[in-house]
Amino acid sequence: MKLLIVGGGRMGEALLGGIIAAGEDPAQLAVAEVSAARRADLQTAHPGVTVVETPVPADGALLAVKPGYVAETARAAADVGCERILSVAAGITTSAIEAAIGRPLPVVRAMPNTPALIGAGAAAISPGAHAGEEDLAWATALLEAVGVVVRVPEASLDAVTGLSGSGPAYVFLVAEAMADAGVLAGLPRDIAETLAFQTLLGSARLLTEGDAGPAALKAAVTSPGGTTAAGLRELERHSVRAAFLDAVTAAAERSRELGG
Ligand SMILES: NC(=O)C1=CN([C@@H]2O[C@H](COP(=O)(O)OP(=O)(O)OC[C@H]3O[C@@H](n4cnc5c(N)ncnc54)[C@H](O)[C@@H]3O)[C@@H](O)[C@H]2O)C=CC1
Ligand SMILES: O=C(O)[C@@H]1CCC=N1
Repeated sequence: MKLLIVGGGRMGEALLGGIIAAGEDPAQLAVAEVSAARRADLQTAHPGVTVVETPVPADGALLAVKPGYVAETARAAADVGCERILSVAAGITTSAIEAAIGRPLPVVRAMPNTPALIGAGAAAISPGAHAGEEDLAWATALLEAVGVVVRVPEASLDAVTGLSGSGPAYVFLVAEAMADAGVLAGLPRDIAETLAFQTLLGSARLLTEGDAGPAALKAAVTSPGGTTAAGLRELERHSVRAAFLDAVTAAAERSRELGG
């Protein structure tokens, strides 16, 4: 078995689905999940994957359980012979995981996000004390199968969590709000949703595929004395920019708290 995913919840399944979609053989993948109902769902959704209640040996284990269960599941994965650990839990440090395992096993900590499900994830990784270049390359390859991966010092992972780990939820809130605004302006809901969601997708592609940054792209939409300037004035008047600064700061702070 190449990879054991411990915790088949929202993030564990997003990574599982993304890794299979990227071409990994399901027979090389196992998921350990304590909930019988979740196990049944996972088995139906991902035929060929070994779905079990408790960890089985694998080259590496990816921990996708809630932060409070990371120590016990790291120990359990190490005890059955998993040779490396990749944790995606918010806040839990590599040193806490190493202490739980109690012997020098390579540990890598990552913060991915749910767009991994469609190969459009954004993840950052940091090595623990016993993780070398090979272990980072292993974690990078796993996460690159489902999106982009950057390396950061471990102290930056709380900021990453606040920005890109939690970030999809901020964007979904914006998507909901834009569609609602279209309905308020008189559009049928299905048309408002199509236009709002495609506007987000197209804008994200301009940001990631072109050379212009957000300020230049914004300026190109904003005609002098026109409609966009009137709309942007309202967003600034409602402190949307400050709200994002506060949201990312609060989420990063919460990540720090989760780490104790
Ligand atoms: N949901 C997200 O967007 C992201 C989540 N994360 C991290 O991923 C982790 C999981 O989060 P979610 O998937 O949202 O939570 P979740 O609650 O959807 O999934 C956790 C799963 O782990 C299972 N579980 C609990 N104890 C277990 C054990 N001992 N052995 C096997 N399975 C066990 C639960 O039954 C559940 O299905 C968290 O640590 C979170 O910080 C990281 C990045 C993004
Ligand atoms: O909300 C959370 O705690 C997790 C971590 C990043 C995204 N979801």
